[in-house]
Amino acid sequence: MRGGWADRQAGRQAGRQGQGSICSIGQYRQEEWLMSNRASLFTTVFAGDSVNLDQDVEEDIKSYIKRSANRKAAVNKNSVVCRGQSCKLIMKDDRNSSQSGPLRVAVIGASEVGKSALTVRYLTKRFIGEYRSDTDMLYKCVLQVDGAPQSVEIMDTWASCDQSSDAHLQWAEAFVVVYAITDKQSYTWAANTVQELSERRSSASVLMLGNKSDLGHLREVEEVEARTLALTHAARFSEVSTAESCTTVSQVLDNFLKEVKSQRNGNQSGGSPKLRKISVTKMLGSLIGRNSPPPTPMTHLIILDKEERNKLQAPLRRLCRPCLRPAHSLPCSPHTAV
Ligand SMILES: Nc1nc2c(ncn2[C@@H]2O[C@H](COP(=O)(O)OP(=O)(O)OP(=O)(O)O)[C@@H](O)[C@H]2O)c(=O)[nH]1
Repeated sequence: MRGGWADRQAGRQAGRQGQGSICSIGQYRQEEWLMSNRASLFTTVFAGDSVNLDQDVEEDIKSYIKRSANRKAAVNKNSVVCRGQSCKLIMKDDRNSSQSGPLRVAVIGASEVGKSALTVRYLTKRFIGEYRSDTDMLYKCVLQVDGAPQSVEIMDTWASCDQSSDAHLQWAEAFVVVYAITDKQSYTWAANTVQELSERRSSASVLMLGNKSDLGHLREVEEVEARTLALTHAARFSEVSTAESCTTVSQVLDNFLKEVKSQRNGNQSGGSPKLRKISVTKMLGSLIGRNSPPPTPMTHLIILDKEERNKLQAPLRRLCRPCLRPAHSLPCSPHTAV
């Protein structure tokens, strides 16, 4: 198994000292990314066509920010020109204005733990055994969350994609950290990642999922150990079998999205940040589905056009509209892939 996220972070950080975390931005269009420098956090939104950021441009932006004695002025001016390309700067405090956008959830975990199976199970209610897995997949959809339609983006990440994990960390506001109960190493990976998230993204919502619970006879990770670890880091926890139970997967993820949404709303209305201590009773109640709403069906899939998809690091998985199976792994002829 490859090293954990934390290891990869350390490697990358050593490799680009002083560059901040902006290096992935060029691959995205009209997307918001956090750019960290010593003084502050900025959200950089690129207007118009995509900007291929290289290190020089990154330095241009940094020095522009540095030169701006009055950062408010920079915000009011609302733009900065970097090598002829126009970028829009928004101060950290203005980030709430972008919080009406989609809920962004990254599904992360070691290889072969069932991230793709889980994501597709949740979105389509189907279990599909084998997936092409050589890239991240981004699903954009509208789901019923807490009784109302909510735009949601779910990134099914590719465990081996070393280049993108820092980007995932910045991109998502919520994380589903998956391990397989039959694979101790995948649990170690997940445990390190949950710890790292609690340090680097303490306001993010985290759900730790032990998948493949149908393989109890091959169990290598005790439920109580994982549950305790999750509690320590104020993460939600559940064991599921993506293969066997669609209902459990739906309930757990529905409840999680509901919490993510209410946390966002709480933050927007000036509420207190996420509580680090949670009620075990409440958590258990939500996990066993008491008072939880029935699973909510996917209502709509938004497909990016080819050009936009090429600009995303994570292309949308193509789904066959009539049966909602991923078209690349199951060509549903005569259905037409959308
Ligand atoms: N028994 C069992 N097998 C599962 C379950 N979920 C997924 N699998 C199987 O586990 C294997 C890996 O599933 P994937 O969804 O491709 O795993 P992944 O984490 O996306 O893998 P990468 O793309 O390599 O990161 C596949 O053979 C799935 O059929 C489950 O709940 N139970």
